[in-house]
Amino acid sequence: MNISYKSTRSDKTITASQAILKGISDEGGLFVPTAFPQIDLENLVHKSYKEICYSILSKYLPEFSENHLKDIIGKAYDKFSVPKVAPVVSFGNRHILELFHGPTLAFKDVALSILPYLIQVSAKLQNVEDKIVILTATSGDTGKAALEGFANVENTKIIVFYPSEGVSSIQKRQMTSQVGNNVYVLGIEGNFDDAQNGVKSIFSNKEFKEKLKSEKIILSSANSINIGRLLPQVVYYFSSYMELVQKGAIALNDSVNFTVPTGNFGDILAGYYAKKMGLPIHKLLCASNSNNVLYDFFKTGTYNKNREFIKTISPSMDILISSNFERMLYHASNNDQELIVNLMEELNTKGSYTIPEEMKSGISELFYGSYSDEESTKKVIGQVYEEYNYVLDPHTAVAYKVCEDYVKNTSDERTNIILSTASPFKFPEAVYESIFKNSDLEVYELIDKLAQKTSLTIPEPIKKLKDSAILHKKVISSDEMKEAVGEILL
Ligand SMILES: Cc1ncc(COP(=O)(O)O)c(C=O)c1O
Ligand SMILES: N[C@@H](CCOP(=O)(O)O)C(=O)O
Repeated sequence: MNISYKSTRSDKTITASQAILKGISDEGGLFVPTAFPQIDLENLVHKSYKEICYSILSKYLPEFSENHLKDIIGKAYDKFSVPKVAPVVSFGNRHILELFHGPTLAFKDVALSILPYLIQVSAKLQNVEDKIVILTATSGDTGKAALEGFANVENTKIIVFYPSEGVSSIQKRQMTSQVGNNVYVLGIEGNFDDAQNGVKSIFSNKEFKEKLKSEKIILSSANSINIGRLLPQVVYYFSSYMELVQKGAIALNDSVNFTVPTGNFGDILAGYYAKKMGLPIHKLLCASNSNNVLYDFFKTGTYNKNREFIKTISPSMDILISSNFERMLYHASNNDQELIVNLMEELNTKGSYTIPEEMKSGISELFYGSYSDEESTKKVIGQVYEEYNYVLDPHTAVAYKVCEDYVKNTSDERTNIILSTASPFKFPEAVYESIFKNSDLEVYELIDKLAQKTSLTIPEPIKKLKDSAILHKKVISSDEMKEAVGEILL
């Protein structure tokens, strides 16, 4: 099966390398694979993370040679602090898939350690010699992971936009202290949705892109709107399942549930792709924080972003426009691109849309949506520490709470795997307060105290932050994003 890619909003098919380089289609749609390769589960049971990664990516990236791909995968995952890359930690009857052992301590590293190589090889395959500029919107984690991945990568520049008052103090420090001769980090006065809208509108500005092209510059994306960002995330659904098979916690072909702390809907969409490739997933539990637009959608079939944007202790999930939802709707509607164009137009103009009833019932068979408010999230962090001596970050705690509620409220006794998407050390204030109550210590003293009291080791990237110089101080209005890109590039 030779997989190609098409936009959710048009007919034209393109290759994997073209889709990865473009990031987003000209008419604003997102690229999706035209088919889902089937995976022989038995073949994966005893494979390492890197081997599983190769088995999956090679099917989606037919133009990449075996040597290229194996080399890229090797280099990407050698940067992780644990050989398993994404280990599963089990306590009680819960299984936590730890995705935060990469260089910037969030699950984004799994894909962003590999994306720069995918983009470079794609450029070679397409004979592109232009400078590649990566535009990134972030609510805290993608930005740093992308900066780390693209810093000093030849023939690229990376520009990151983050909500200047909408990320944790550690996330901000991670980004604003980034070193590299090709990196630009700009705070914006606004929230993540403003940053993401700004980036998308730059991508769809034909005139601006032509001007850049005349200067031999092309734009691409490090967000999960880029299919090259999404595909490596499919791998850990398979690897975690196989780890549980190896440990004897489940038998091969048993069905399981995954709970995914969700914002832009990229991570959970990767789970949907894993299901389509044959991984026996019964339910994907979509866990939101108080920005519970997706919970409301799963309940009613109406997606409505017209509501207050709430700043929470899980800031990376403070998102009201979940970009990847478009991909899920496309697949769930049997590839009905006209419907998608109409729904996205309604989202743009009215801020809401409603899907047809039969589509809603299809989606509800696989997805279960729920949310955790601030109080419940803090309580769960405290309880899990007390009961299991395990420290959850606030995003993972949202998922944990949703999974607990699901188990309580249904008769489903299947094994549950909870995706743990960030290290608690990225959110020390919220985590410390949830477990040990208030402290007026400054953040690095708080980190020391959190480590002492929980006997956790402070991760190296956090230790280094304290003495890092702040190199990027500029904050702009979200209306000035295109001008800022122009100033940097032209
Ligand atoms: C720590 C963390 N958890 C969860 C999410 C939500 O993931 P997604 O945007 O793929 O839904 C994010 C941001 O993407 C994140 O940074
Ligand atoms: N939570 C993300 C938001 C962007 O999501 P992405 O997966 O589309 O890059 C972040 O931390 O920036």
